[in-house]
Amino acid sequence: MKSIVDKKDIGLLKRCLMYLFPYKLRVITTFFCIVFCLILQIIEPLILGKVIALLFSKEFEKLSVMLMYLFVTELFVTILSFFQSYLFSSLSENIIYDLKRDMFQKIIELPVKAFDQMKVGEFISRLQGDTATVAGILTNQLINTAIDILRVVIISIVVFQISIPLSLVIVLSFPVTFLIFTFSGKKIRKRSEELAKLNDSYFSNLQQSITGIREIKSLGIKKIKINQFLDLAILLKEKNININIISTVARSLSQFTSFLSQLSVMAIAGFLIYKGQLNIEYFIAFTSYSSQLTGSLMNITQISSNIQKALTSLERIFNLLDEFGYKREKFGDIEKQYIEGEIKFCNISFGYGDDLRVVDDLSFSIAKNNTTAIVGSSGGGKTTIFNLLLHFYEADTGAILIDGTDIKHFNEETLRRHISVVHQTPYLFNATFAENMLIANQEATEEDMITICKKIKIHDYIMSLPHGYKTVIEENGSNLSGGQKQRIAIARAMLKKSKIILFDEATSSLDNETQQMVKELISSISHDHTVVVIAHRLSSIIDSDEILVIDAGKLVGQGSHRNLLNNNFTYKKLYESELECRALIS
Ligand SMILES: Nc1ncnc2c1ncn2[C@@H]1O[C@H](COP(=O)(O)OP(=O)(O)OP(=O)(O)O)[C@@H](O)[C@H]1O
Repeated sequence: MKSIVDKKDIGLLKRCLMYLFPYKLRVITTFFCIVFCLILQIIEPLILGKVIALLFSKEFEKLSVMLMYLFVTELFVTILSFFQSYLFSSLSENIIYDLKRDMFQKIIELPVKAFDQMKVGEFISRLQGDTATVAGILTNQLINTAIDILRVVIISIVVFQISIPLSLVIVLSFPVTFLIFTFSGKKIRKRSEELAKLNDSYFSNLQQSITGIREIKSLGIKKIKINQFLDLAILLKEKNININIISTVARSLSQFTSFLSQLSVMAIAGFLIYKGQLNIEYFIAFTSYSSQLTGSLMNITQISSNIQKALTSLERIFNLLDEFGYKREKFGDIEKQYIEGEIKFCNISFGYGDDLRVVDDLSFSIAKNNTTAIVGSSGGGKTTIFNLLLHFYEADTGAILIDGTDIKHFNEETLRRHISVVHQTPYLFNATFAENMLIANQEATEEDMITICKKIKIHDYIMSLPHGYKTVIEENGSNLSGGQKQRIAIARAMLKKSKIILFDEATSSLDNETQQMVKELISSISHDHTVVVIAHRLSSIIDSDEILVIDAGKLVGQGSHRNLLNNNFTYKKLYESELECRALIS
């Protein structure tokens, strides 16, 4: 066994067996079901041998009794086999469910950084394909192997009682089969790893093609995408065929070995019957046992190649369950029902990777109940400031304080409750308008929702739809305009009733009405909220209480619009370039 699985693999298998633990009663029931079935299958050939012997001796009365026994035995075998299959499938489905539950909980808990580095397809492929493989191996393979071992032991005892030379022929074929499957198992492990990686790319490509379908059509790259998909699908097909060929060759070779041993059994049995050392009754029983025995031996040896496949999947599942080695998002235990909303960045430096500093020794304060705008050239680090404030990433140095407390020390719920964010391209769930808006605050009422929707002028539109607030929004709001999506996202943020509200202004220009609405909304809530706006159009934030000018991750200016326009070179340049753009457009 050492050559098939190493220490690490045994660790994986042990961990995997833990998933059977909650179902121990079902496992034990299945086990007894199989053992009982096994005993009957061992008795059956003896009855069959008797039936044939009675046929030849023409003892019809005894024959009918034996036939009755045979019927009852087979009936029980059928019933027990049914329960066995049912228990296997229910065990398998339960384990798949448990694995998916644990994996999804881990995916949700993964730090945002993990999603920057991993493809969506990798998650889907692990969640779908690998769980099914593992569950299949755990139930069908492991339990069946245990049973096969038991069958081999019992039948070996019985067949050695019938004839030692015949039994030796059967048993001698075992090492040959074992070698065949050990060799093929190693090859299959390597191919399975490659197949798993291909599956990741396949799911990822599929997901990107479907979610990016509008881009694909408008860019006129349908053919490129179809070719990419087909290339991957062909690689997948070939890899699967390749694995199946290895399995089939191994299976055929072992079947041939088994045939050779059966042939030898026939030859030796003929000789023994001729010599009067074996009677026909036992010969018939022996043939049946020997096929059961070789079948079981084959299954046992084959487990090695199946385990190799499962090990690949197990490794991928447990890597995910171990969070791919990413450090868990760290939160403290301070809980606050109410916050004032004062924000302070103290000497914050941060880079997404090791090499580039995106934010460099940044320090600023944002007063409570104020509107602060963050402006700067594209790629300067504005969104990163939001990401850090939301604690999606941890700063390399410095501290971010809310009401004087480092955000690291708040518990996750407190931090999420008191900060709401409206993203540049808000994500809407495939659920109703009402569900999308109320999802973040279960305590908000429908009246609250309607009041806010009226305020941000989306109520009339929603009411014009056939199912009103119960109308389902298509995946990521594909049936809504940019402005409508923005309004729903704003309503969702407002309903959360957070003290701090962050707006990442949409870069794509929204319709004038939406822009005006956002502006009015911000000014109406700013007296009792801390509002921070990332502005891509300076015209929308000239009335802000405070403007922070960010350039290449550094704070290069802070003050009111007038003050900055007169004293800050970067801001002045930004403002002038916007005026030039507007002049060009008009
Ligand atoms: N998840 C990420 N992983 C690696 N680098 C990132 C990531 N997000 C942003 N960056 C890089 O960090 C820098 C700052 O990006 P950020 O999105 O904060 O800029 P921004 O000022 O908001 O830009 P824009 O105005 O265009 O939205 C950019 O160089 C960007 O390429």
